[in-house]
Amino acid sequence: MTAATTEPRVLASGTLDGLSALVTGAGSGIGRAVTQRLVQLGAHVTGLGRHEDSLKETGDLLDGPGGYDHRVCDVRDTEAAAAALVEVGESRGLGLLVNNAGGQFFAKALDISVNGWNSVLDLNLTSIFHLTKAAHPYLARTHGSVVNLSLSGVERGGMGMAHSIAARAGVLGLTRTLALEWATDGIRINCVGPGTVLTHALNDEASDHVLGNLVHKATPMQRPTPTADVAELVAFLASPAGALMTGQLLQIDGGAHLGAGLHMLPEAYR
Ligand SMILES: CCCCCCCCCCC/C=C/C(=O)SCCNC(=O)CCNC(=O)[C@H](O)C(C)(C)COP(=O)(O)OP(=O)(O)OC[C@H]1O[C@@H](n2cnc3c(N)ncnc32)[C@H](O)[C@@H]1OP(=O)(O)O
Ligand SMILES: NC(=O)C1=CN([C@@H]2O[C@H](COP(=O)(O)OP(=O)(O)OC[C@H]3O[C@@H](n4cnc5c(N)ncnc54)[C@H](OP(=O)(O)O)[C@@H]3O)[C@@H](O)[C@H]2O)C=CC1
Repeated sequence: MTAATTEPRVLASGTLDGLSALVTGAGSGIGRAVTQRLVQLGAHVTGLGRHEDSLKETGDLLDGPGGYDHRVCDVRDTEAAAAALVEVGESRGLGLLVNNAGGQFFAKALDISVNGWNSVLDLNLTSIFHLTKAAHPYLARTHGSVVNLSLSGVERGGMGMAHSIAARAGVLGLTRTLALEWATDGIRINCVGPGTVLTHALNDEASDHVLGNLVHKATPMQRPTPTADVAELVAFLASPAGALMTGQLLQIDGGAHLGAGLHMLPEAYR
């Protein structure tokens, strides 16, 4: 197994001083880690999610010079989510939108109903389009950016994830299109594609065998992606160091997209 880096933090304190950010799905996993890192670097984050208790818990865990507040909201309710964003934009401006809320159930394409398809497309594609569009006027004022949480191997496919991969491929197309359309407004937009991240949500879905053995097999660097690594990359993209990066898919996955990522292994679904 390759050596794990224990300290992925490379950005200097104060790097994001004064940045106003909105992070969807801030109450757990990657969204919580991103929120923690942005606040450590000086940003003020508004976290969105459906459950007040987990959003509050994120707030309790924060340490750093930035600020945090939260709004309870389902991003699939596109009007409510846009209204929450506008409230943030009008009150303190907006320099970063992190579209992180997402997920799916794992099922073969033949077992996905119309309603199942629509649920996953609404969550992982449609909500992102509407929220990002609502952010445009505020991001144009700050020359801000958008980071969309995608998936390692999104350009290759994945078993049991026809709905989710289709949605995220759509987000990649949207990302590249908006990178072109909004470049002259000074707005950047990128995708980050993590490999397997051992969050509670994935632990609930996949067996101990899958997570304990197959992640290593599926990943050339033989280890999962820590949430802190994803958070540092998001912060980098939001920082002045990322000022010329737009329309990118950055896969942070130990090379999983080059080999057989976990969601490309048939044995993961047995
Ligand atoms: C099992 C093997 C696992 C191997 C894993 C390898 C993969 C590794 C790579 C992983 C990369 C990605 C990781 C992650 O994303 S981690 C986060 C994981 N957690 C989640 O994704 C949870 C998020 N899910 C949800 O929020 C909801 O499930 C969702 C929004 C997707 C749907 O919510 P909704 O409230 O709309 O759902 P309903 O219950 O109303 O159902 C809507 C329709 O969907 C059908 N459905 C639901 N579950 C299934 C299922 N398991 N199989 C088939 N169909 C399903 C449901 O029946 C409804 O349709 P109908 O009305 O027609 O019945
Ligand atoms: N874990 C992994 O291996 C990988 C994950 N990803 C993607 O990264 C993102 C984060 O994943 P991860 O942290 O693991 O997942 P989690 O399930 O831990 O986090 C998802 C967060 O999104 C929130 N959320 C879900 N649905 C909605 C909704 N409709 N409206 C508002 N908030 C919502 C959840 O909070 P609440 O339930 O309170 O609303 C939760 O806090 C997802 O898009 C995921 O698909 C990509 C690659 C790999």
